Order: sequence, then C-alpha cells, then structure tokens
Amino acid sequence: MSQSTVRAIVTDIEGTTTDINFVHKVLFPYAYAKLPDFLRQNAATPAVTEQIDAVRSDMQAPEATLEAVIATLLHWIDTDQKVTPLKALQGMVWADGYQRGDFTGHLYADVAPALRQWQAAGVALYVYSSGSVQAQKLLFGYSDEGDLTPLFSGYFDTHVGHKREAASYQRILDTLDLPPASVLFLSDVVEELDAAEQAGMQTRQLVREGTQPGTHHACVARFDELAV
Ligand SMILES: CSCCC(=O)C(=O)COP(=O)(O)O
Ligand SMILES: [Mg+2]
Repeated sequence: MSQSTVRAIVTDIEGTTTDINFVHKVLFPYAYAKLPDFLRQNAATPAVTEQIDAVRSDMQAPEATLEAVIATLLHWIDTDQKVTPLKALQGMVWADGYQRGDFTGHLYADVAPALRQWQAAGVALYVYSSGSVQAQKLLFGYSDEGDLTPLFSGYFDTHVGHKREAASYQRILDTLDLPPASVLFLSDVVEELDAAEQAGMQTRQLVREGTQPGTHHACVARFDELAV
C-alpha cells in the first residue's frame, strides 16, 4: 500500500473508529429505552410508518400490532440483529440523544487526526456501517472531536447489502467508480475484510483492545500506523 495506490478509504465504525462499548453500552441501551414511546408517539409520521411497515414485512406478519412490532424491535436490539428498519429507527431515536447532549459519538484518539490528514492529502473518505446513514452522520457530526462530517465524501449502510457479502462492496465500488485496488477498507471484523477483498479492495484489520487479530489481513492497532 502506498500513497499513490490509495484513492479512497472506506471505514467501518464499531471496533474501528469507535469503541464497541460505546455502541453496545450507550447507543443500544438508549434505543432500547426510548424506542417504545417514540413509536407510540410517532407511528403516524410517514417516515416512521414506512419503517414500521418494513418491520411487519420482515416479521412476515402484515397485521402485527404496534406492540408486537415494538417487542420484535427490542428482541432485535437484544440480539444485535442488523435489520435495516431497526437501524433506521435507531438513528431517529439517537438524533434526540445527540441533540440533547446526552452523549457524543466516541472516536479513538488517533481517528480524527488521521482522517483530517488523509482528506488533506486528497484521499476520499467514506463510511460503511450497519448503522443507518443518519446514525453515521450523527456519530461523526456530534463526535468527541466535534463535527467531522465535512471530511467525508459519502456514507453506505445496509441498503447496499450486508457487510459480510462481497456484493455489497461491489456496489460501493460501482458508486465510487474507482479501480477496486485503489480503495482501502478498514474494519475489525475478518469476515467483512474477506468480503471486501473478494470485491478487489485493499484491506487492513484494526486490532483495537479486545479485538482478536486474524491471520490473513495485515493488522494495525491505530489509524496513524497506516501509511496512506
Ligand atoms: C452508526 S453508529 C451505530 C452502529 C450500529 O448501529 C451497528 O450496528 C454497528 O454496526 P457496524 O457495522 O459498524 O459494526
Ligand atoms: Mg466493526
């Protein structure tokens, strides 16, 4: 990997830019606590109705009551299922939390300086997370380091597919319109890196505290170890 070969970086969030504990011990419990009343109060709002209907469709229960939908969503949070309508609704609920200052988006200390340096060097930056695009913009917009959204050229979520499937990375490459080998994907999860590699991307595994390194992908512990 050299400066001339990397034209774009696509980064995962959880376990890569951001502590897994922030997602699992702050964001998920907040959504778990707030989602039921949010849905009861906003079920008639078109953007919310659309997601409730998508949940019913995933449940294969078009007549499911709102309370049954809520129970399903809470089960999905409990079991960390990356279901697109859950992710959309979580983003809506977290917006309130960020805007009220209940929390800021956690970033490892090495992340913001590296993102600024790469963007200044002409590397286009993208996010790919199972969290919705809205949730991604909130995390980086209300981050520990302030609003970092101007650094990013785009965001991808499960609308391009799941993160362990090569076809998802192919769709991202189609959007970026760059040679696959000029795009670097960063993640802590080996199966995601395998899928990105199958699509032709370069890969690096982030081995943050508590992450198990694999044997196939080159590893770094921090963003500033990446010679981009
Ligand atoms: C966008 S912050 C919330 C992240 C999230 O909801 C999630 O499920 C984490 O998924 P990732 O693909 O980043 O591991
Ligand atoms: Mg991750």
